[in-house]
Amino acid sequence: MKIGVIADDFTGATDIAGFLVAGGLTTTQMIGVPDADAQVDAEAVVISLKSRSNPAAEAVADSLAALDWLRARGCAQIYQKYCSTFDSTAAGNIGPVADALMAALGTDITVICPALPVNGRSVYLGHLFVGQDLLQDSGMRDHPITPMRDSSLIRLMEGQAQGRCGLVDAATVDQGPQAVRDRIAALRTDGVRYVVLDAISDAHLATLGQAVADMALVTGGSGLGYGIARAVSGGADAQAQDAGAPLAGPAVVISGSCSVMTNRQVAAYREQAPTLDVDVNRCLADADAYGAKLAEWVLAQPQGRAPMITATADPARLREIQGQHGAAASEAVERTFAAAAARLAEGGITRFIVAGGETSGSVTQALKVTGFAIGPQIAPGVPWVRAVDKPLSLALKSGNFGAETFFTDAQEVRA
Ligand SMILES: Nc1ncnc2c1ncn2[C@@H]1O[C@H](COP(=O)(O)OP(=O)(O)O)[C@@H](O)[C@H]1O
Ligand SMILES: O=C(O)[C@@H](O)C(=O)COP(=O)(O)O
Repeated sequence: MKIGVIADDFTGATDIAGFLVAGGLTTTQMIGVPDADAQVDAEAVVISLKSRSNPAAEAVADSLAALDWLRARGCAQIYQKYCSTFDSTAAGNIGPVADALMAALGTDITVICPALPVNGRSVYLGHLFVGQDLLQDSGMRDHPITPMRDSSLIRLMEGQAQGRCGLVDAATVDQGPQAVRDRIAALRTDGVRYVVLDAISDAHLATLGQAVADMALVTGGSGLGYGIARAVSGGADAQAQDAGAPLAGPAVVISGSCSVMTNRQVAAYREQAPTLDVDVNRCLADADAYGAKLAEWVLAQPQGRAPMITATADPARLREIQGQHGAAASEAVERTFAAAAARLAEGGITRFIVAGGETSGSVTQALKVTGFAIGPQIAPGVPWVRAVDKPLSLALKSGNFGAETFFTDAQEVRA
């Protein structure tokens, strides 16, 4: 196996899996750490964890278990996948996980590269931008679980991890892969452990992919994954994606993301399809019973556009809810969607279109899927995926990905 990815959430995992396929590597996505005897025949394996917002010790333990599984299969490179907006808790999970993976792999240097220019995430002089805004001025300021209020990757990393962080700037990346390798080597000699990589274009990602393809451990978003896949596959054409193509059959939209883009997507879609707004108080009162009620409503809707159940809230509404109930509200919403999803699968829904990383994790776990074949991309970073062991197709949309028409776009991709 050429690349083993340890992804800290489910949308992030499908995101990088889609880009590895597009970069020419056969790829399988696994849900959680597979059993010791699980057989996978692919050049890249992506293990989906739900560790982004867990206490750091749990995130470390889950990531090390994933590492053991991948190393037992002779994986040449380990890829720690986190969000292109560097989502992490105040105490930080990205740093502690990177440190634990470095120790286990016996390496003293890694790279930090969340950039994904095709979706507006660029890194310049070590600062992360979302579109034209610094991360700290973007909608990520108001994320329900991991609000991001600093844009300096160097400061964020040094705050979370065990050593010094350096930079390969865009001017160096422009000089090509060898210049990048030389700069990383010089920083290492100076005792730097983590090297932020500037990238503001796909050309930068291609250079960086070539430069770091031989490192034991790399960390980043899906953009660097694409660059590495292109480098190690020799730029082969993307594999056929038939195994992951969406099934036919009834669909549902489940939206639990409160991102700026998801708010727009939900507003657009509610004009076109039956929509039910989730009542957070009822989630808190009895998530299982309320989830079953939501599923009943979905199953009672006429054929046509997929019905939508949504908890998506704008920042003002979210502040109000969190002021009243704290973090319990988000967990209750996730449990409600999980209960609804299990009931919907029993009721014959075959296609689940889910918005939100944590939300996608809860829904996928409730559907008890063990792995996915990767299908065609609906939008950059959001492929359809098909369960390997059940007749279910899922589109797991990262909070801020996709066009305003994403929910209809997904339904228009044909099997
Ligand atoms: N109305 C709401 N009130 C409180 N929490 C909510 C509400 N709607 C969604 N959430 C929670 O917000 C979190 C959104 O995170 P996530 O699903 O990862 O979305 P994103 O991909 O945008 O980060 C989830 O835990 C979800 O349950
Ligand atoms: O890198 C990204 O932006 C995504 O792959 C990702 O991790 C998204 O997380 P959510 O926005 O929480 O869905």
